[in-house]
Amino acid sequence: MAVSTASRLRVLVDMDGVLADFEGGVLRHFLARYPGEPHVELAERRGFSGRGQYRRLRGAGSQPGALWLTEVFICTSPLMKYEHCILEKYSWVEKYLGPKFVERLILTGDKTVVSADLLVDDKDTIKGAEPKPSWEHILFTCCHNKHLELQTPRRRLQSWADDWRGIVESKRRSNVEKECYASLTANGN
Ligand SMILES: O=c1ccn([C@@H]2O[C@H](COP(=O)(O)O)[C@@H](O)[C@H]2O)c(=O)[nH]1
Ligand SMILES: [Mg+2]
Repeated sequence: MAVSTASRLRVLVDMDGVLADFEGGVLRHFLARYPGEPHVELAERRGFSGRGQYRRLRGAGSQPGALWLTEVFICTSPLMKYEHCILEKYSWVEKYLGPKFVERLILTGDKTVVSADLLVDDKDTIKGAEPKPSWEHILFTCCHNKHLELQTPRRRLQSWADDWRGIVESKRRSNVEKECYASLTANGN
């Protein structure tokens, strides 16, 4: 069966805060290392940078899914201090998602230059060299962004129990509609 290219969808899935419990891990690590120190409960987290919120505090005192015709890549930004982080990210993906997903791991400091239809990411604002990224950013709800009100037409995915299939299918429909419209106008209709 011939399938139009507009039906094929590429989805980028972020890692920290989306597939991996980054915030829970940071808090557990902090409590183990600094017992009794003031800390930020997950319910109190605001803003992407946990480090920034901890700094202010001190100053004051799995399971991506895949649908037919959907390519899924994991797209993650390494820490600038990258010595351990890169190996740890690869090992995490191999351990929890398997070797096939290791081939689908994209490490980049700039997600705007990666081409895809959707990017599922917990970071509320994603900026980079490309002012108009090809993907639609779906904000994955996380403790630090759940209080943000999104401007229309921005969309959220509350968790992996939420309707991610609906988001993927609506994107596919919209791509197919755009392709039909483009071919009609190209044919002078
Ligand atoms: O408070 C924070 C939160 C995250 N980071 C680092 O940012 C990147 C984000 O990775 P994604 O996979 O794109 O979510 C990652 O390297 C985190 O360790 C941070 O430094 N401080
Ligand atoms: Mg993230």
